[in-house]
Parts: sequence; structure tokens; C-alpha cells
Amino acid sequence: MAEGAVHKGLILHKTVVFVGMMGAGKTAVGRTLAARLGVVFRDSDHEIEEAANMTIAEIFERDGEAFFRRKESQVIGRLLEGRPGVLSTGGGAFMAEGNRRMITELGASVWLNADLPVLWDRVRHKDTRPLLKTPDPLGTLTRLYEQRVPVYAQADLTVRSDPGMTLDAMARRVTETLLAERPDVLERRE
Ligand SMILES: Nc1ncnc2c1ncn2[C@@H]1O[C@H](COP(=O)(O)OP(=O)(O)OP(=O)(O)O)[C@@H](O)[C@H]1O
Ligand SMILES: O=C(O)C1=C[C@@H](O)[C@@H](O)[C@H](O)C1
Ligand SMILES: [Mg+2]
Repeated sequence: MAEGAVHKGLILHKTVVFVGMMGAGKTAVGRTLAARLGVVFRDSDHEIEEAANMTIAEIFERDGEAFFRRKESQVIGRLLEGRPGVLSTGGGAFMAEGNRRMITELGASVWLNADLPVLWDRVRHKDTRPLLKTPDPLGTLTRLYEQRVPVYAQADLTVRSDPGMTLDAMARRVTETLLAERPDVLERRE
């Protein structure tokens, strides 16, 4: 088993990969969990934006979604090669079979599962998500949610993001779930 550094009595052996809908909290919870575990935090959307020096909305507009999806697969493959950490993916990343295979082989996937009203409440005031730039963004979010839930459910673990839970409480819930169910990923070690 790979040896990571012990941080506050916890040792991470494999990268934890957050998957789930936009607004589920992959980025926000991922960053909080990485700080808690004392490991590196990576975010595929952020890496793509940095490399292109453009926002995701601009990339979609200029180069199209297919181009973005190719970049996303490349970036996820590269980020999974680093030392164990936390990787937050974009909402559509887990839909591609090749990405699911890479993530399952090299990391441990965690589906952050939030109900549609919670997701809508978190994304409705932002215009940074190009897929929601439609005449009926709630209808679009609902369709995406229904299509994607059966695929997210293939993740190694599911953690619910309930309304009212703080980011710290979410990171604690993920930590406890990993310790209980995946000691090959996260272990307690003094
Ligand atoms: N448990 C939570 N408590 C409070 N706010 C939250 C929680 N989870 C997420 N948020 C807030 O909801 C918004 C959306 O979260 P975030 O950007 O992390 O979602 P995401 O899953 O990374 O979405 P995307 O797929 O678009 O990258 C952010 O403003 C974030 O701070
Ligand atoms: O749900 C999706 O398909 C997306 C979610 C975001 O994280 C970005 O990756 C992009 O806006 C596409
Ligand atoms: Mg994100």
C-alpha cells in the first residue's frame, strides 16, 4: 500500500475523487477535506481554466463542449498521477466511461449527493455554468440530474450533502465514511 504522510493521526493512501452535480459542493467540500487531511487539493475545472487562461464559460463558447471534455479527461489523468490528495472533478466528468475507469483504478470516488432543490438554490444566482445558460435553467438542471444520478451511483462511496450542513460537517462526514468503509483509502494511525 502507498505510504502518505500521517496528519493528525490520519493517513491517506489513495486520492479521494469527488463526483456529482454542479452545486453539490465538490470544490468547496474538497478543499475543506484536503485541509483537514493535510494533503494537496486539486480541482479539474480550475486546472483547465488556469492552463487555458480562460473561464470554462469562455472555453465552451470558443472551442465547444467536446473540446472541454477532451481537456477534462487529460487533466484528470494527470492529476490522478500525483501523490494521494483530494481531487474535485467537474459535474460532467464522471459521465465518460474512460474517466470512470481512470478514477476507479487510481483513486476512490465519492459521490456528493444533494437533492435538486439544494443544488438549484446553490447554482441559480451564478452564471458561471455554461450548461445552464438555457431559457429554462431549472428544467435543464432537472434533466441533467435525472440522467446523471444512475451514473454517479456507480461511485465507490456516496455521501449525502444535506441542507444546513456546513463545509466542516461535510468534510467530517466524508472522513468518517472513508474510515469506516474504505480503510484501504484512509486509515487512523498514531
Ligand atoms: N455544505 C455546504 N454548505 C454551505 N455552502 C455550500 C455547501 N456545499 C456547497 N456550498 C456552496 O455552494 C456553492 C457551489 O458549491 P461548489 O462550487 O463547491 O460546487 P461544485 O460541486 O464544485 O460545482 P461544479 O460542478 O459546478 O464545479 C458554493 O458557493 C459553495 O460554497
Ligand atoms: O455539470 C457539468 O457538466 C459541468 C460542471 C462544471 O463543474 C464544469 O465542469 C462545466 O460547467 C460542466
Ligand atoms: Mg467545482
